[in-house]
Amino acid sequence: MADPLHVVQKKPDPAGKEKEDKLHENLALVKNIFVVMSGKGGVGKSTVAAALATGLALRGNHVGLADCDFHGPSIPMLFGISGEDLTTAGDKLIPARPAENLNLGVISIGLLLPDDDTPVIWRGPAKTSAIRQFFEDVAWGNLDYLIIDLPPGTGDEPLGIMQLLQNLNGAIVVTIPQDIALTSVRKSLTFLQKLNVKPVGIVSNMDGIICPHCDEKIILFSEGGLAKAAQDFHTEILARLPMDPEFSKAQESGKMIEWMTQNSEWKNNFEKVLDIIEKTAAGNK
Ligand SMILES: Nc1ncnc2c1ncn2[C@@H]1O[C@H](COP(=O)(O)OP(=O)(O)OP(=O)(O)O)[C@@H](O)[C@H]1O
Repeated sequence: MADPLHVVQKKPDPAGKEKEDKLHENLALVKNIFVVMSGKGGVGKSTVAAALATGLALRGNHVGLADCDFHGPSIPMLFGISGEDLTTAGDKLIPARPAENLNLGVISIGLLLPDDDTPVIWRGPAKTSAIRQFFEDVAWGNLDYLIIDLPPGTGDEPLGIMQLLQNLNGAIVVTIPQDIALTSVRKSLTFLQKLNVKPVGIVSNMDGIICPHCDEKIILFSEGGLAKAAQDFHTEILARLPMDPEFSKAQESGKMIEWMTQNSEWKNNFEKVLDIIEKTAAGNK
């Protein structure tokens, strides 16, 4: 049977070498690159990518966050930023800074659209070229971490982005703990295996909800196979993060940074993801 990822094995096009060099030159001072992916949409991938970038920056790292999710660029809303926060230096775009005292720079397709109602209707090649510009024409500079919020799924778009980037340190797979989402988790892990990218682990988001009256955890979805999927692919469940209506409110009002500085079960459980990312980065040195 034909390998659906056969494109991965294609020989490099010598004519494209110059372009590749320009891209890798621009990312030369980026020490670690991690991608955040999900098999299904709406499970909290952008939430986890934004929390990861913020948490690492709050730990004193220089961090870049590239929101490559064309169809749901929600990152600007989480930080309360808009296109007006972008500046340029020469022919390079400077990432938006959601907080002056934090070394965090953000680029999103949502910052480049004229308004929130405008959908991205570009076809594949236009999207690929826009994504290339995210890495080639943005002044990322000296970064400890570049976090990439991939489009959902395992199709052409995430594949194209991962092929552009060399030396990825690893990927985090975000899911909800529901058997219906399990197939897509296994697909994501197979996708990473084929691309030779290390699965740092699985983050189970919306994993129960804490009752505001009695503090009991209410299980929302039936889950059986997530632990087995982690075991089969030699990875682990990094964190189980509850659904929290307060978090949802914080995101809608652009308060991601404030959220990550306060105590909550979500944020406290997320610390382990930050620990493992820092450990993986240190191990890659
Ligand atoms: N743990 C949580 N508690 C409460 N709300 C959450 C939680 N995680 C995510 N959300 C909310 O769920 C919605 C979807 O989250 P998010 O945009 O991060 O998902 P996504 O997987 O990136 O979606 P897409 O496929 O559209 O890119 C958002 O409105 C977000 O605020």
